[in-house]
Amino acid sequence: MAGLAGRFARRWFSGLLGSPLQVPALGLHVRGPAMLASQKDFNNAVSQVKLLKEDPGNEVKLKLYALYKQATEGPCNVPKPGMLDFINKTKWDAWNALGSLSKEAARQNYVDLVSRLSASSESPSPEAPAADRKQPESDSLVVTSEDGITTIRLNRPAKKNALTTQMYHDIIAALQAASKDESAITVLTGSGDYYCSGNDLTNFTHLPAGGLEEMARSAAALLRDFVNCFIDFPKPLVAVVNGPAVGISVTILGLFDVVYATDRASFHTPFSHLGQSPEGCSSYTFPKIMGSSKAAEMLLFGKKLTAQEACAQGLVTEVFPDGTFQKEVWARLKAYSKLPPNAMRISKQIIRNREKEKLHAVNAEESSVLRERWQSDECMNAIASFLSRKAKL
Ligand SMILES: CCCC/C=C/CC(=O)SCCNC(=O)CCNC(=O)[C@H](O)C(C)(C)COP(=O)(O)OP(=O)(O)OC[C@H]1O[C@@H](n2cnc3c(N)ncnc32)[C@H](O)[C@@H]1OP(=O)(O)O
Repeated sequence: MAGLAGRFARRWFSGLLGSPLQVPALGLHVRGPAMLASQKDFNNAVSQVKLLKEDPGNEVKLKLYALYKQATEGPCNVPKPGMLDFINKTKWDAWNALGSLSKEAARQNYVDLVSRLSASSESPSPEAPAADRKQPESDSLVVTSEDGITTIRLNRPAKKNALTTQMYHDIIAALQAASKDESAITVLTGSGDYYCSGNDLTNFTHLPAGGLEEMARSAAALLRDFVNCFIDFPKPLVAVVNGPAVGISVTILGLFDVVYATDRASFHTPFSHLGQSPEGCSSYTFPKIMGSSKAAEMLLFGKKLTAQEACAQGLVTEVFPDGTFQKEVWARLKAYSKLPPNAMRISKQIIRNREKEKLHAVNAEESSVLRERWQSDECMNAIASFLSRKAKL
């Protein structure tokens, strides 16, 4: 019986990776924001699927199938197969579950998923122990593993832990490694008096040969990859907010499982002041967490929250007195890290998985909007003001 079921499943899922995913060019009409994946990106991803070195598993193949159908045909509008037609019914269910997701967002999600699969099938070891971990390229990020906890520490205290382009890349690499190492919990924290002052505004001054447009394009692609890693992170992810937090370091908190803050912390998203717009999926997570009007006060008007206010609004899990913050938080995390890791992973999956497609679509849209914002006069003027020391938050 097991053999029969195995053969059945193999045939079933090889069908999923069969004809529909191998159609090379579909001549689709491309609409929507310039940032979303192009038809060419999509076609490349379709070809890339065939080159994957590892079988991604049935669940992922089903997701690829559903996204492919949504991207090429739009929302499911074919009759539901009969109860006994197991194969087609499961495929139909997966496609139908994508609801009214636009063709463009589905295409983007497909491209993102294939890119993550390709990256993970190229990574050398599925269980890289801490000692073998590739260390970050610069000292601005320190990654350690101890007592079942992998800690990613922003380490640029003289610049209030502002995030350089290299740091985004290093954090992506650190999260990818942490998702496969032996630790049970992963923590993001900062060195010095700040947690993080957000994007390093001097990132915008390193103009590549393609000028402002190219800078905005590559920053938007980096932002999307960076936020995707938080959306997909499979283990409990904890922010230990050791001081004030600004910009993207605040917005991604909605993608963490637990946020502990010192009572010295504050939470500031001054996007309008900077001629920018929300990222980190905050346009979706913040209204969900705190209600739309509180979210609007933060994201539109840049209202800065104290740690207590952020806790009252659900963005922060618990606030600790600064004097005992480190001791209390780490004692608690060490105790949590002894809990069965698989149970924690699975519970996180149940809590988060049904939101993932939505979060990826939100991330793609926010990145696309920011790509335009970064080329606007409002944004350029705000950055010039900061750099000429005329403006500070
Ligand atoms: C590719 C993905 C892109 C994702 C986009 C994300 C959007 C955001 O994150 S928006 C938020 C951007 N952040 C800011 O606007 C903060 C700017 N910084 C400040 O307003 C102030 O520095 C501060 C309020 C954070 C701290 O003020 P304080 O008086 O205590 O300290 P300073 O003397 O100003 O700072 C010390 C040192 O650090 C430099 N610095 C701090 N933050 C940043 C930053 N975000 N970018 C670049 N540099 C920063 C500051 O210039 C000082 O440097 P010097 O000592 O060399 O003068």
